Amino acid sequence: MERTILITGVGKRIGYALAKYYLAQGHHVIGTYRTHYDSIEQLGKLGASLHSCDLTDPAAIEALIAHINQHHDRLDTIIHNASDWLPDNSGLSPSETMARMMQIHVAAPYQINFALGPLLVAAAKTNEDSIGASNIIHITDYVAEKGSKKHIAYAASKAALHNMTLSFASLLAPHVKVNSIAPAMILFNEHDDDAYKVKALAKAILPREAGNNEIISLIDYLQGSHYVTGRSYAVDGGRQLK
Ligand SMILES: NC(=O)C1=CN([C@@H]2O[C@H](COP(=O)(O)OP(=O)(O)OC[C@H]3O[C@@H](n4cnc5c(N)ncnc54)[C@H](OP(=O)(O)O)[C@@H]3O)[C@@H](O)[C@H]2O)C=CC1
Ligand SMILES: Nc1nc2c(c(=O)[nH]1)N=C([C@H](O)[C@@H](O)CO)CN2
Repeated sequence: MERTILITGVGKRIGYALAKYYLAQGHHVIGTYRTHYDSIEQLGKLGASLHSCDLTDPAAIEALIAHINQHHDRLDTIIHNASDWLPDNSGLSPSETMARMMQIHVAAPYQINFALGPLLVAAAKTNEDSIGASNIIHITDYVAEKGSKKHIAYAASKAALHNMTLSFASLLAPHVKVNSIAPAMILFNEHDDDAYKVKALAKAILPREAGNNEIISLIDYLQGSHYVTGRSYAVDGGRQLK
């Protein structure tokens, strides 16, 4: 059955991989982006509905919501993927750093979940005998549980995002399942040097760069499940056992 899936931050890396995967599966993807890369052109050619939306701008989020409400009568899944891994020493003031992290990782998903919740419920009601409940998936981070010396605001905002998983799961049950995925070390960044890579890999008991498919497979599982809500799924190579 064709699903309509909203994914934030589809311009690169995990968000781009998710968008391409779901388009290839025949689903309808609504994607948001901040920077217009060639990847956005490619996703458009593959049939995605694409919206420029800087998640630090509540008015841009309102416009996105209004457009989706106007043009879609159902929504099966929201994947909150967009994120800014801002270190505490970026040069922004502490209050700007925290405000930015809380806006992108907490306020934006909060605004979107409330506004598009009715579309998720509407989709679930038409599905009751087939794929069942709709889904909200919050992509958090391993550091939501562990903390991070260099990304304190980022880690706190991802912890708050997981807390919203609990609240929205209660609020929207039984029509919408709400879960977190808490990854670590899925993809290195281009600028990561060998020393960084060795140190990062050594944090896990499965010391490897996991890759996009780990996230895609878990999202497939969560969408297909009839009985999982309000939980966090770690995809972290067993870091807690180190
Ligand atoms: N990669 C990893 O190993 C890990 C990833 N994660 C989480 O997984 C998810 C995907 O990770 P990854 O693909 O690496 O993330 P990236 O940082 O590479 O990409 C995130 C996306 O979010 C977008 N974005 C950033 N800021 C904003 C903003 N203000 N408004 C709108 N969009 C914005 C980016 O757009 P733009 O190109 O314009 O910056 C980009 O498309 C994230 O939630 C991340 O925190 C967690 C742990 C490990
Ligand atoms: N939005 C992002 N969040 C995170 C990223 C990233 O590139 N963008 N990267 C990481 C690291 O890969 C980390 O898991 C290992 O160094 C964490 N979060």
